[in-house]
Amino acid sequence: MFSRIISPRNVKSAQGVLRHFSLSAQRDARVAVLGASGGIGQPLSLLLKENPRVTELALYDVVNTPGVAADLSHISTKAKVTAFSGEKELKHAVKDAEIVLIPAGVPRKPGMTRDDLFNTNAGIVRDLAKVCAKICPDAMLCIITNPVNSTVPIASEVYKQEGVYNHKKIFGVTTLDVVRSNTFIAEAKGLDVNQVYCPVVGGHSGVTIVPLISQCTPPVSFPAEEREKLTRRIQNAGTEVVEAKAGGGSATLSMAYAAARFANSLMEAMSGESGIVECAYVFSGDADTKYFSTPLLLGPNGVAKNLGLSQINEYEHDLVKEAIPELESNVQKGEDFIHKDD
Ligand SMILES: NC(=O)C1=CN([C@@H]2O[C@H](COP(=O)(O)OP(=O)(O)OC[C@H]3O[C@@H](n4cnc5c(N)ncnc54)[C@H](O)[C@@H]3O)[C@@H](O)[C@H]2O)C=CC1
Ligand SMILES: O=C([O-])CC(=O)C(=O)O
Repeated sequence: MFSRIISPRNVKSAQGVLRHFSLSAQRDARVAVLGASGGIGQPLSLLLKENPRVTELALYDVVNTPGVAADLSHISTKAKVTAFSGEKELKHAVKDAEIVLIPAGVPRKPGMTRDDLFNTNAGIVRDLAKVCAKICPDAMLCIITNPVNSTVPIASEVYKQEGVYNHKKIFGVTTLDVVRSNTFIAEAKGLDVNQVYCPVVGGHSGVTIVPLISQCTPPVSFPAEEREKLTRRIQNAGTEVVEAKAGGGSATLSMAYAAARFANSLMEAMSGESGIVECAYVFSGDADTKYFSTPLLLGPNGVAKNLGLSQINEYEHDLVKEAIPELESNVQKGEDFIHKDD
């Protein structure tokens, strides 16, 4: 994994999200959002409703979807919005979905880690994944719900149990880490943020978030102390928002933006556009980093090629080393949750 190459030519999609309305290779897409009434779900659904590639937008939650859907349905864009509430309607929500985005579950409050959400969110993701595996096994499954490091292995084990597992189509959405890195680097260097792309690898919590500043486009460098400060800020950016919201939840608007961008990149790749690259947390197959976020070349069937880490410097190598034990334990915890009754 450490030696695979990512070419800067492949970072096309990573630069600026709302480029996404260039419709060179238009293909209609049916998208479902599970957890659509929440802090992320609502603005994410708004951004999807605005995306001309989306023809059908199914909103599912345990509460409030009729109101959210009625509201969105008055917007004069193409997507047909439908509402589904409660467990019994879930199968109807995901029927025919090609992309399923999951922001269902509880967010952090100050003082909590993402892993503290496991007890509530693991079961939510397991149950949603079970229905998706049965009803829309070929859809791209994009998991936003924390702890992402564990919820992606949970969904993967469910798909294995149902006999429909395809690791190329199950993603932990880590786009927000890239969005933040691009923003913070652009601010620090006085660059146009639309021209900045910094891949972020590893996982999606604390030390498992590893920005690869040495691979930034355009190239940037920082004195060691500044680089360390910037890296730790990127790793703790979620907590920065949790603390600023002071009990009101975690990042919602920036997350909606990030997920809308990731979904748009998937839609572009599904349309046959080439050179679409996004970082996401996926099954990597490596022994020490079984699930790992890396730049991925996306294609019509999900991950076309895992581009790996490419050349990383010694500082980044140490960060990856620091990430691995926590990732391993997060992955194990997720897998154990599904197999506890085996
Ligand atoms: N991957 C990432 O980068 C990020 C992940 N998150 C995570 O996203 C999740 C959602 O965050 P928010 O939207 O702020 O929370 P929220 O509490 O505002 O919304 C969650 C929504 O999920 C719904 N829900 C709960 N159980 C459900 C079920 N079984 N089926 C369907 N819907 C269900 C709730 O009714 C609610 O509408 C959290 O776990 C949070 O930690 C948040 C920010 C970034
Ligand atoms: O920090 C949180 O709990 C939400 C999240 O994942 C993020 O903002 O990156």
